[in-house]
Amino acid sequence: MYAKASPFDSIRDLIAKMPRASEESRLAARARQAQLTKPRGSLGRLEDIVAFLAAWQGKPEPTIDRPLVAVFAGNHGVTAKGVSAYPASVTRAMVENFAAGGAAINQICGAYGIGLKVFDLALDIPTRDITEEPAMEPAAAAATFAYGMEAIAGGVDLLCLGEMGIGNTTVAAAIYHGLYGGAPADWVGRGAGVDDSGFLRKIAAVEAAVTRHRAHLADPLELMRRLGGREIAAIAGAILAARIERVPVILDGFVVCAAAAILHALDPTALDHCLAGHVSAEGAHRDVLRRLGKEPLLDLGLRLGEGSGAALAVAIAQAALACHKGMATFAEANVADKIVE
Ligand SMILES: Cc1cc2ncn([C@H]3O[C@H](COP(=O)(O)O)[C@@H](O)[C@H]3O)c2cc1C
Ligand SMILES: O=C(O)c1cccnc1
Repeated sequence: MYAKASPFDSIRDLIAKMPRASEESRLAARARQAQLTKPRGSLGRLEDIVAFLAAWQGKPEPTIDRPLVAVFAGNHGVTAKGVSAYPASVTRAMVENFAAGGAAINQICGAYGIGLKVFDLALDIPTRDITEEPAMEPAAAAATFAYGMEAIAGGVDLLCLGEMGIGNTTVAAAIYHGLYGGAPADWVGRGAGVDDSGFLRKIAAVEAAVTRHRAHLADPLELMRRLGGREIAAIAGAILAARIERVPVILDGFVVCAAAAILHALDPTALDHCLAGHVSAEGAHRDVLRRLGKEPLLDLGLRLGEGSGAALAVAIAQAALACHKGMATFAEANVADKIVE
């Protein structure tokens, strides 16, 4: 099918070789849960989270010693179509704000002891306007994907993905429309708060982009390089790198899930090592999560991005793990276990 060598071949090779979860570690975590001083299953999804972490880290006693939020920032040519309430210059300004510690994500990471790394992706050179041209050349898209794989360099045991890029809710909507069909308006929300006329321009841009590239959207990686942005490609790379190194991932909102959706379209098992941190208030996110087979941990009305919803979910995972590690067993506490007839 892909007779000619393509810059995406190595990505496809990695996907074909993705490791699976350790069922042994999952079962060991479940066995301990059954002995802890609580009614069976009473910690609900907290128990599922620990079993998930155990399975993917491949250890019955998983850790969250080095959680990280990786924020990828990119600029988008489609902003020329008036699709955002804010100018593209805000992307760089926010990257500087992240460095100075002034953004929402800095405070959430600080509150929970999560590391934060920001990767800016050639902000002075926006990707091309997707309504007119492919966003990126194939080789550049593959290189950006590979760069995203650096997110886990240096040791991370729980990876949260975030993004910053004025215009990127338009790009994400185009990706969803390209992948899932429907009407352009089904995928478009207000993003950072665009007004009514901007909202109509956004729908028109999503429609124009998918119409222009329609003949080339069957391959998800080709779709990514035509309709995507650099932060989308890099986030997809980071998710795949985490899979290869067996690092569990927490996805963020509408934009991060567009990168996840590319991998999911390539292989429906590619997100098995990912949790959905939250459901964003950006309208279509709930439908996207359903398509990805993910139940969000939080529903807080967030519509920010930056990895904020993913980072908030780390607190839940930390508490889940504290219960798993710190609780006494029935035997230790001399509490009578369930009576089995
Ligand atoms: C000050 C500010 C901080 C942000 N932090 C995240 N976003 C979010 O809003 C942008 C997407 O919305 P749109 O597609 O409507 O431009 C992205 O940068 C996203 O991360 C922000 C947006 C702004 C304005
Ligand atoms: O959910 C998101 O990712 C989101 C929503 C609005 C603006 N930027 C990002």
